[in-house]
Amino acid sequence: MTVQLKIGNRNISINVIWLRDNCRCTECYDHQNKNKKTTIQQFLEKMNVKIQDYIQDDNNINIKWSDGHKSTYCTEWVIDMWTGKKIQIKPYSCTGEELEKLPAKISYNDLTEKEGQKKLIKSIIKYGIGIIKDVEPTLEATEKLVRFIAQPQQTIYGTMWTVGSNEIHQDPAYSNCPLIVHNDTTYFSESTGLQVFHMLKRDINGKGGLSTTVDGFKVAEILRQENPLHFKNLTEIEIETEYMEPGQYLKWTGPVIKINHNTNEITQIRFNIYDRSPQPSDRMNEFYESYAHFVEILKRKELYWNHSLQPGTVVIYNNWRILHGRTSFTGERIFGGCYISMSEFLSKARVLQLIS
Ligand SMILES: C[N+](C)(C)CCCC[C@H](N)C(=O)O
Ligand SMILES: O=C(O)CCC(=O)C(=O)O
Repeated sequence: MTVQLKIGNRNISINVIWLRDNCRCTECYDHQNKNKKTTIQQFLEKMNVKIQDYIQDDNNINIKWSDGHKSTYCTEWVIDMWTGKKIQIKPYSCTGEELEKLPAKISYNDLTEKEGQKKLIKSIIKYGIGIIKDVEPTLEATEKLVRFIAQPQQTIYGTMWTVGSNEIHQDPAYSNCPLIVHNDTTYFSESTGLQVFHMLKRDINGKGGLSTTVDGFKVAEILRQENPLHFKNLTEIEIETEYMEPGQYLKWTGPVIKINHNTNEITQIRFNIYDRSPQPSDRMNEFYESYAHFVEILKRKELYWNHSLQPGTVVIYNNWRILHGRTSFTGERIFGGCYISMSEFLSKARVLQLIS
């Protein structure tokens, strides 16, 4: 059942139950706490409700329902909600060269102001990376900076962490071996959202230790173009990832490429070649064939931005998108940083009215 609303010279059909479900009168909606008010019974009764009388004037729609309830809606609000009109920043998928050139590079001082925060957050949403320069090379200064965006996320690795000093976890990240580009914490029920890296100490005679980065959205798009079936398989086949160390056993299952099934947009990449568990899926052949294609794309040099993390420059990656790794290295190499949860990061972006 739909009702036709007129707005300018457009006619829009709106689902009647949805309209009643979103009545904003004080009986149906708590304006202070911003949540719907209902009982199970009231909700179920709404499923059968019909429109008895309906008047649309310049700004409002007034409805009398078959159960006697009356609603008044602001027409523009109804249209915006029903058509899903949103403020958004569309991700732009980057080659290696673009990853180097396009992300915002702002100074620590800029970040203390709203405009600077907006510039950084926009860049992270659009390109998956944001860079802050002129930062004191300490963990404390790094934490202060992070708090302009959101609070650091506490995980099994700590809240603010350092890698390369005496803090040890049973993971190759804490060694000096090379790491294939990957996303972190794929074994969490919500993978950590942002990853903050700041090189604190580097032996000037040390060799290697370059940071390698690839835009996972770009890899997925190339895959979609080259073989839509491989892409589809990686959005459907659930694979298990895990992390174990004394006192910890984390596991989660999900596809390598997550898409929004309403819009087909890519929302998250969960690629970590190391942390896959042996748990087989019932579509193992299709999985390997498609995953190998994804891995083969990762051999392409034009997708890489290789850089060396420097004291004074903080790099922030969207861990749901950017794959990061490193080359092997010698000499002391201590970097600090933290994670930020995606929920909190996006909340900040909404508060700053960058997205809705
Ligand atoms: C060192 N640091 C805390 C940044 C990350 C450690 C996580 C390593 C793990 N293999 C993963 O990819 O999730
Ligand atoms: O050593 C590096 O540069 C990166 C290590 C890494 O991949 C990680 O900590 O997740």
